[in-house]
Amino acid sequence: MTTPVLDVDPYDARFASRATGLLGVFNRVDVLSAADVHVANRLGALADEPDEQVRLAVALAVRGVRGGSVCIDLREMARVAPDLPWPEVGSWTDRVKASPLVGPGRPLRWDLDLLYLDRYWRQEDQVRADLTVREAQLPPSVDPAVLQDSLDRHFPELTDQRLAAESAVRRWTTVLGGGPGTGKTTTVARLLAVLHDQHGPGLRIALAAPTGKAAARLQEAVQQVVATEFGAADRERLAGVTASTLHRLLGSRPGDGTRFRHDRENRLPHDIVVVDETSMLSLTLMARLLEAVRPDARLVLVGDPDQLASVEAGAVLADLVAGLTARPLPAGSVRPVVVLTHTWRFGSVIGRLAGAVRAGDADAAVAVLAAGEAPLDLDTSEERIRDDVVRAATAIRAAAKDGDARAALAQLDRHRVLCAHRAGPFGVQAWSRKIERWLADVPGDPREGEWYIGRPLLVTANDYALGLFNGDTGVVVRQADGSARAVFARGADLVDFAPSRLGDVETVHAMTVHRSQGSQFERVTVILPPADSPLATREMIYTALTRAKEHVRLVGSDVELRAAIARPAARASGLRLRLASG
Ligand SMILES: Nc1ncnc2c1ncn2[C@@H]1O[C@H](COP(=O)(O)OP(=O)(O)OP(=O)(O)O)[C@@H](O)[C@H]1O
Repeated sequence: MTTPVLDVDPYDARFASRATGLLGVFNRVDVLSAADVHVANRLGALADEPDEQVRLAVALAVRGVRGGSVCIDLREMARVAPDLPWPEVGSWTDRVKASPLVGPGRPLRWDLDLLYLDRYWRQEDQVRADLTVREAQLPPSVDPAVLQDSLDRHFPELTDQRLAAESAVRRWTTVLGGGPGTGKTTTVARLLAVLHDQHGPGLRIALAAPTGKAAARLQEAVQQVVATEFGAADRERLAGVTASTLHRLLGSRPGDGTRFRHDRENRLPHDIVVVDETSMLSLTLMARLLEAVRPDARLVLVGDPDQLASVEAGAVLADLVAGLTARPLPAGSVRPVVVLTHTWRFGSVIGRLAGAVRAGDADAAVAVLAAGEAPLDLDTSEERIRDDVVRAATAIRAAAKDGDARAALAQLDRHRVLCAHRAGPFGVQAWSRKIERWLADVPGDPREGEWYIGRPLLVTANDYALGLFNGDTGVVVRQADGSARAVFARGADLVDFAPSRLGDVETVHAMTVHRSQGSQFERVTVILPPADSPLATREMIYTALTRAKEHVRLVGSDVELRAAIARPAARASGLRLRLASG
C-alpha cells in the first residue's frame, strides 16, 4: 500500500506539527486531529510505549469518542479510509493487547474485542452492573388484584401501553420507546396512577428530561392527561407532579458538569423516577443517573431509540432497547422493553416520511415527497424560506413590541431552520447570518442594538444562578415602562431577566438538529447536509423531520436525502452486547 503524498501547510492548526510516521500520515489526511495525535504520543511517552501501531490505536480511540463512539473495533477501522496504510489486524490487535498502555488500571482497556479509553469502559461496565443489580433483586411486591383493577381502569384494552404500565409496576427498570405521538407521555401519566394504586399515599415521583424545554413539555403533557382523563381521586393525587431537568434533579454542582450531589452515597429519595428523551443521554449521564437512583426505586426510561444519540459519546437508549430485548425472558415475566409503534397524532404525511427514513427506505421517502402533499416540500428556493423566516420573526417581534411575552414565546415555536452542521455553508452560523441580512432588509423595522425588542434567544450554557439551561429559548420583550427584559418559560410560568444578566446566549433563527431534540415546532425548514458529510445520517434526518408538527421543508435535492437515509449513524459501543449477555 502506498502512502499518500500531501502538501502540508506547517502553520495549519489541524496538523500536529511533530506528527511523524504512521500518526503523521493519518493526521495529514484529517483522519486524526492534532489533539488525537498529541494525546496518543503523550500517553505513549508516559507508559514507555514506542510502538507506533499502538499509538495509532490510542489516537483512534480518542478520535472515536469525538465522534460519539465509546470504543473502537480495530477490525472495522480500515473502512474509515481504505487507502491508508492500516496495520495488519491480527498483529495490530496482539500489539495493542500486550501494550503497557492497555489493561486494568491503565489508560486503555481491551474488552469484548474492543478498545476503550478506560473512563468509558468503567462507565459502560457500571451501567451494566447497576442494571444487573436492579434486576437481580426480588421484584417489587405487587398486589395482583389491585393491579388488575387499575390496569383495567386506565388501559381497558390489552395494548403495548398496558404492557408498559404493567412492566413499570412489576419491574424495577422499564424502557418505554416510541416515535412522536405514539402515546409515551399518555402511558407515563396513566402508569403513575397505576403505581399510586399500588403504593398508596406518599409515593415520591420524579419526572425529568435532559433539557428545560423537554421537561416543560413532559410536565405539560402529563398534566393534560391528568386533567382531561382522570377521575377526581387520581386527579388530586397527581395534580402537583412537576418535571425538572435531569441536571437539576441530580443536583448539579456549578463548575462540575459530570459529578452531582446525588450519587451512590447520597441517593435520590424518590420511589419512582421517570426520564423522558432518554436518547439524548450520554453514557456518562446514564451512569450518573443509575448510581443516583435507589436500587429499590422504579426507573422508567422513555424516549425514541431511532433519534440522534447524545452530542457526547454513547447511544444509550438504542443500546438499552437492543441489549435488554435480546436477554432471555424468564417464563411468566413481563418484558422490560416496550416500543410503541402506533402513531396517534399525525398518521399524516410527515409521519409517513419519517417512517420511511427510519426504515432506511429512500425510494419510499422520495415517493412520499414526490406525491406533493401539502405538509411537505423539497425545495431549494430561498424566496420561500425567506418568506417563512421573515413571517415568523415579524410575528415574534410584533408580540414582543406589544409586551405580550406569552404570545412572543408561542410565536418562537412557529418556525425553525434546522441544520446538521454548525459551521460551513450548510451550517447554523451561515444560515443565521443570512437570516439576519434578510431581516435587516425588511423595510421600516430596524433591529437596533444587541438587545433589540423581539430578539429570539438561545441559551448556550447552563446558568445555575439564573436557573437557565443550555437549549432554553426566550425572547426580548418590551415592558410597560419601555425597558427590555429577556423572557423565558419555566414550566407553566414565565421568568424574566435584565438582558445584561444573561451570559451565554445567541440569536436563534436557526439551530442544529442536535439542539432541537426535545422541542417541536409548527413548521420546520431542514437544510440537508451535503451527501458526503459524515453528519448526513438517517438519524439526523429522522430527528429533524419529527421536530415538525405541521409542515416540513427540506432544502436540497433527493441526492442529499438518499445519501443520508443510506447512512445509519455508526457509534461503536459494547453496551448492547454486555446487556444482552446479562
Ligand atoms: N391509547 C390511546 N388511544 C387514543 N389516543 C391516544 C392513546 N394514547 C395516546 N393517545 C393520543 O395520542 C396523542 C399523542 O400521545 P402522547 O403525547 O402521549 O405521545 P408521545 O409519544 O408522548 O408524543 P411525543 O413524543 O411527541 O411527546 C395524544 O393526543 C394522546 O391523547
